[in-house]
Amino acid sequence: MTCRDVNVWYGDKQAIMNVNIDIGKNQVLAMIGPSGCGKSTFLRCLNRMNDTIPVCRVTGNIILDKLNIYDKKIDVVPLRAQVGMVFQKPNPFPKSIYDNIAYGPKIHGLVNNRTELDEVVEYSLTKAGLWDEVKDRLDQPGTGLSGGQQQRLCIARAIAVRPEIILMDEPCSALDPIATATVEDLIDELREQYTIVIVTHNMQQAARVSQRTAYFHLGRLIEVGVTDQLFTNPGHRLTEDYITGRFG
Ligand SMILES: Nc1ncnc2c1ncn2[C@@H]1O[C@H](COP(=O)(O)OP(=O)(O)OP(=O)(O)O)[C@@H](O)[C@H]1O
Repeated sequence: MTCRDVNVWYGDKQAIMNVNIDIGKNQVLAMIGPSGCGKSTFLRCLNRMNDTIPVCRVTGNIILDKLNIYDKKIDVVPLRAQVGMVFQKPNPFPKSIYDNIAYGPKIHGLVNNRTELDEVVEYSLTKAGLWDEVKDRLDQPGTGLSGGQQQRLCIARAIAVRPEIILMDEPCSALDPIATATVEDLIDELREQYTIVIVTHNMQQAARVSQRTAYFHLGRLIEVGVTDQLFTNPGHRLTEDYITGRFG
């Protein structure tokens, strides 16, 4: 995915200024920066989630598979399957565990019969590291799972519609340390097959899960680079101040 000259406004207030970034396949890109710097706003540009906010206006080009996702011809429904999203707070549908996963493949027409649907459900839950924990209670409500299990259910739900990219907006902030570690391990495994962009407040988490890190400050992308390098030898004073705790 290639982002060029991306600007975002909420009404007349500009929240993202001229961001250019390339997001490589099969890697985890972490986006860090002080509160209000625009991380979530930028993340939401990547699958046009900002379209749902009436005052929000996005300009620039975001190219995925040679197409600008902001082109008038683009249908956002399949786009949001191709570029899936996992939110801060786990948000399973008020449906069974099975139906949480089955819903997407059904509405996107990805399966032809019940056997195929069963296969997608098992595949997605297995990929999300949840199958063994839920296989005997697929008919029970998704909302009855623990917070960490619910978040993995939401990741499985994203996987079920065959995404290329999975966006995660502080996916562990509502989880305890053990559930967080499970989700972090999962992110590392998912990278083999998917591209992941994660917004996190937690610099240790960025260092643990990502190969590249982007530092945002007041709506600008200050620098993006190899995670180890950015944390040990940042290229910009603003990044250094933030990661050493002098700012933010
Ligand atoms: N729906 C909205 N309407 C108006 N302004 C908004 C809206 N969402 C975000 N903003 C503003 O855009 C700027 C960037 O916010 P954003 O939530 O993207 O930052 P962030 O880096 O993700 O912050 P945090 O780490 O606190 O979640 C902030 O000034 C915020 O107040």
